[in-house]
Amino acid sequence: MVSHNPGINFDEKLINNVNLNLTAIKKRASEYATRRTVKKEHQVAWLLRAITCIDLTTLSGDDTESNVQKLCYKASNPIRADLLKELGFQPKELTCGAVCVYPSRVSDAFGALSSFKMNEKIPVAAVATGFPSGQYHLETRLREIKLTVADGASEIDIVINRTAALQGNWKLLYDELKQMKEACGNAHMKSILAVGELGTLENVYKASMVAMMAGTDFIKTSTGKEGVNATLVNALVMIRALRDFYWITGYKVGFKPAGGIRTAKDACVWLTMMKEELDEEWTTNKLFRLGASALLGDIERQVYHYVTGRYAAAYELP
Ligand SMILES: O=C[C@H](O)COP(=O)(O)O
Repeated sequence: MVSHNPGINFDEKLINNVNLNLTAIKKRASEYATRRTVKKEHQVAWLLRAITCIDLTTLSGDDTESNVQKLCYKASNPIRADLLKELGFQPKELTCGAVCVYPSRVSDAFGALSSFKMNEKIPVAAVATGFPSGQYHLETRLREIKLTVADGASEIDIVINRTAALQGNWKLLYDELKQMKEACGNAHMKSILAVGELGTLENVYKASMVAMMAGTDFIKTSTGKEGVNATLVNALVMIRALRDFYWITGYKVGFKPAGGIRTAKDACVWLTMMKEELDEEWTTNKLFRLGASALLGDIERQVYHYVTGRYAAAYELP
């Protein structure tokens, strides 16, 4: 991951007078959604890139040490070994960007990755600060970050205070995020905006900008638990904020769409959007992650098809 965004002082001017052309944003989003995807080797190249950007996630109430171990194994070996060999990769050369779990499963994830000797290559990301609602005392939320970092997480996906955003209390949001960033220490902070609960696209822009001012290293669309999660329209607004923040400060902050991303085609659409709206660096896992629990299976199926010329039966890609 890139070096930390040090953030800047709260500057209300950066969130006053936000002008968003909704018609143009919707048109652009629908162009990305309906565009013909790349094919054959170009598609496989994008899909392998997408794998390296996946934060392979499990966020369930019934998560156990054993399913977290399986998740970590899959993140270390995302594609069947024979397929990988056909594509010219060594075993373990291609891995997911991170694994993402609840705080109480971080030590299981760190332990599993260590036992596979992958703990230096694959970071453990943890959701924190009262995920998914964030409706907890600030003291509790900050303590949770510290405990999670102590257990071995090097990326912390915090949830923002949606109440503050909806009430237009942007300075409160900034102050909380500053404290969260400090609590993260050397861990990178990803700020989940929960765009489906922010009410307006203007709020999506403002929340993105405030999080970046406070020093977040990534802005992330959603927890995956809201009614509306990673949509292209919301993403275009967040990307505009990323671009504006870069022009103003010179800092590149990462982007993580999450929630409902399930297909190889989705992954190609997201990567294309990053390349065209930002630049090539924003298609690498330093600045781009796909938060997904069920995307990798479809990508592996498409890679299988490319290598063998046929689709796998269910038992061939368990
Ligand atoms: O942060 C990641 C999301 O919770 C994953 O959502 P998903 O299960 O819809 O892929």
